[in-house]
Amino acid sequence: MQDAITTRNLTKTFGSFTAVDAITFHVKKGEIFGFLGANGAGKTTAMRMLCGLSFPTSGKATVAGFDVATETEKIKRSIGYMSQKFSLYEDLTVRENIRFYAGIYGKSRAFIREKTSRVLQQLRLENEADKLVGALPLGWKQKLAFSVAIFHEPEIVFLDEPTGGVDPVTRREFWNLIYEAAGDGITVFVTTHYMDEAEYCDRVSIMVDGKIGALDSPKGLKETFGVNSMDEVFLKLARGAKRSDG
Ligand SMILES: Nc1ncnc2c1ncn2[C@@H]1O[C@H](COP(=O)(O)OP(=O)(O)OP(=O)(O)O)[C@@H](O)[C@H]1O
Repeated sequence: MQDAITTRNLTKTFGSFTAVDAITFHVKKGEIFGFLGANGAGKTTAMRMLCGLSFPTSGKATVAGFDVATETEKIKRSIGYMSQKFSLYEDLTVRENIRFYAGIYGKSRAFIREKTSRVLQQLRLENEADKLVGALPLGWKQKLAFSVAIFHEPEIVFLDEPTGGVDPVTRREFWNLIYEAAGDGITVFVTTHYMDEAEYCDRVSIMVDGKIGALDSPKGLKETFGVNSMDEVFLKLARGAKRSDG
């Protein structure tokens, strides 16, 4: 089976500083892949290259079979993206936000109408459909942002710290949505600082100073490092990092 994401010595430098240093990994189709690392490790820089938002300095990567150096428009059509920083329009209603983002991907009116009611039902937001997004609690906004990011049924969705700042119960609900998306065949690439979320991933990569310090299933990582939790795996790896402030 073709991989959803492949990278080979993918590198990004800013002047003399190497933010992402020759990373090589594969993400399988349908996999939930956690992308961890301390602050400044290079996660966002790597993710931006994979989303076609920034060109690699050297090395190669493909996303949904397309080259990140030459086929960025095709990549953008094949992926969904959600980050805490790039989110919904607070001064549009729930329904208007859905319609706006679905329109960008050129979906038909019938598709948008039918899928909007399914999404509102799934999120139990039917009664809020015509309320401004700005009035919703943060956890609901994030669930809605995720549903909007996969509304056009992309092959891969990139989530950049999607659950930052919400309580554990809402995070758990958010992860139920991730599992459902993965069940529908969408590959999930997710960065997080929460180690309980790392446990929910099929495989996890941990970046240290621009390189991949470790990559395996949570179970495999715990065995390799001889510890009982992802927290301890992370601490063991991050302790050797030079860039981290945490
Ligand atoms: N445009 C840029 N110019 C110069 N340096 C940059 C640029 N973008 C990122 N960096 C540097 O590259 C390093 C990696 O940053 P990046 O944002 O990728 O880390 P991160 O792992 O996503 O961290 P965080 O968890 O804090 O978001 C940092 O030292 C950062 O200062």
